[in-house]
Amino acid sequence: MKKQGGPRAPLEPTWSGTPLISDAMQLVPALKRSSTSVAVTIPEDAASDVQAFPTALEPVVTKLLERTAGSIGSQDVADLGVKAAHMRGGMNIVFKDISCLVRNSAKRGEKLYLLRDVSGCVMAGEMTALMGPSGSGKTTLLDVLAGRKTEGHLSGQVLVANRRPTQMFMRRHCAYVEQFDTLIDNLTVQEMLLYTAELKMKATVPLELKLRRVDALVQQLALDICRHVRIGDAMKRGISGGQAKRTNIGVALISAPRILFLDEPTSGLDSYTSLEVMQHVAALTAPADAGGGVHSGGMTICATIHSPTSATFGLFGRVIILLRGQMVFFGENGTHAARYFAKHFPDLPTFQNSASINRAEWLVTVTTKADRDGRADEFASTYTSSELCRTNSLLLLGAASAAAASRGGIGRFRAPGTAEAPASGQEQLTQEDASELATRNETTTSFWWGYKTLIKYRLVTTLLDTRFVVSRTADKLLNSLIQVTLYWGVGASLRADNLTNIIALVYMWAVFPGLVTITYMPAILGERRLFIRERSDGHYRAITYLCAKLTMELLLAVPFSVVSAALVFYLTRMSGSFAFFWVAYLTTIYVGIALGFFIAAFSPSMDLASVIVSSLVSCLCYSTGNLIRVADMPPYWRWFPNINFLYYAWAALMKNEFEECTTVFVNGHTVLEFYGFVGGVTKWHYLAIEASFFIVFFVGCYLSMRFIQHQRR
Ligand SMILES: Nc1ncnc2c1ncn2[C@@H]1O[C@H](COP(=O)(O)OP(=O)(O)OP(=O)(O)O)[C@@H](O)[C@H]1O
Repeated sequence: MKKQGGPRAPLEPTWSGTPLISDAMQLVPALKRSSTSVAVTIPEDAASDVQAFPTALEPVVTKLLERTAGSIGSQDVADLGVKAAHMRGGMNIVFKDISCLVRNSAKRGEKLYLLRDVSGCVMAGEMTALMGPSGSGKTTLLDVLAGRKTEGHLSGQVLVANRRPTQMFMRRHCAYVEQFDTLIDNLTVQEMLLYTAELKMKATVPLELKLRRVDALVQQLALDICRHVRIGDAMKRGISGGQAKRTNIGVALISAPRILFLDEPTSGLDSYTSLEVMQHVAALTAPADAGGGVHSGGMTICATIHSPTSATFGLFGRVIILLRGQMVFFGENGTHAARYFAKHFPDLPTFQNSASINRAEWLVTVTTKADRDGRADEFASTYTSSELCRTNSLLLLGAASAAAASRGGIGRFRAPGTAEAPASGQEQLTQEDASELATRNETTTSFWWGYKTLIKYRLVTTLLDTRFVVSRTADKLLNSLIQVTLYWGVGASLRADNLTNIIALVYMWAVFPGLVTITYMPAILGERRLFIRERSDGHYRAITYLCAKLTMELLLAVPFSVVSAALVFYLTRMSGSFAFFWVAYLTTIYVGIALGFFIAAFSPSMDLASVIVSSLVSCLCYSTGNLIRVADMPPYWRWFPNINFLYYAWAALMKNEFEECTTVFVNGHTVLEFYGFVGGVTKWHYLAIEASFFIVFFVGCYLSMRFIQHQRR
């Protein structure tokens, strides 16, 4: 894009006929429109901001730049960028005959339908409520629509803008606010939002724009009071539950998704805050402007909700009611539902608008009672044979063909033969919509950007976390202290009767990093829910996360391993090279970290991971070749040291210690001969083989994180 400068220049009125330009005009308040001319200024310093525009706006700005000899101020560019986030249209979701069959965990050998032949739609520019008694299948349906259902056999169709979206589209362009918060406890609210903005918005969007987006969300979600407070966790209190819920919603909204799914967004919030939050969410369904013709419809929102207040319930455009996984009502909010139930079930108490019960509560009460009375099937079959269901099936046809939302169509759409026919010439998918729906890219940003962001936001806060630092360093320092005090100066004498003491010290130095492998597992297991959520939200790839986590551990290991190695090497008066003594120790720590991560990544729980790691490590320690020489092992064990990284660590350190030692040890052998370390294999060879285990465990860990589905939902 060319830089342009100079004085303001009028534009001819003809420009306003160009949709792109008119779009920009509606977005940038600073652009002055008049019936005859427009004055736009573009200072030279704004050109870089212009380049960073979201793709959708690039043509607008290019056109503006081409057509104006003036300038747009940096502030205006920022405004345009922030508002652009709201500009993307929502997309209709149509789901047909959705069934979900799972193994019944309550009865062995039986199967259970969590959803049965559920059909409906969620319209763009509208907020749809998923209601029903607890256990009726609301979350299951939400998961199916969001492409996050991992268990059971699914049948039926879910179309977004009349296409089958890729899983990557659902990750990148849809957001899901889960019932339970998954935030990073040692970040502040502002850092959490900014971190998400960095991962979800394009890397080319300047930090200033991202900050403005965070600011806007902080204001809208009333998070100003806690923006610099750490999120905290159950053990270290931070923000309140309601603030955490709002932060979670902010995280979902930061990148202005096309579709927003919310699972019980108001649980844990007081009625005032619930309404405030839901009003903000509902505002996202509004069209970006009131004019017609431009693709800028509101967001598509679907939320499960239990017992909303009257005001909160009034924000929903449509309501879906489920009973035992079957649809018993799908229609517009308002008086429709009450009329429907009164017409088909005259025995039900009629709804009386009163202070004691609102419409939402009444709906929940009658359907829950029907469920308890075993009338779920009756309600479902009544709905299936009702006029409403027939009308709805026409609505689905129309909603499917109305590919992406247009502001004109949203909320106004009616099925043919009902109140209002769909507009002729349904909106075609734009190129941007089509390519988004077909995207195969898991994330918006590159590996390097994701890696850099993870390090930037999580390294410093992690290093400032005393609990983390103590858990990573105390064991190493304590081990060094024990070795120093127990083996003080032992290496000074290479007499035959002292050699076993030195060998024991070398052995413990070699295997200790293996013994503490378990301490690294919580870094993966403790964050599993966060990792699954962030990966499902398209924040980063598994490899990015793994590399960032390893980097943090590896960086922390360096200074403490130097201190530990120096204390032990010099105070116990070891022989050989100090540099090698330290490097071999650090390498073993690194391999141990990778092993800990690997076991954690494939284990379903911490309990199982602990059992695996402790059994494996004891096996490794026994077969290192010191407690029993390799030559003395039974043949069926003798192969094991070959795949034991601790054997190579010990071998390398033994070579370092005894290479120069010619003292006769047992049966006329030198120490190295006695343990079988002869021939042309140098200490560096042993070290290189040991280091290669890092790659094996790294790859195993990556594959586990990438492919093992631990979350069952
Ligand atoms: N494998 C399974 N075996 C037996 N029952 C199951 C299985 N998986 C899920 N369920 C049941 O399916 C039902 C649907 O669960 P879901 O979480 O979708 O309900 P919900 O309407 O969202 O409930 P809530 O409002 O309490 O969150 C629940 O009753 C749940 O216990």
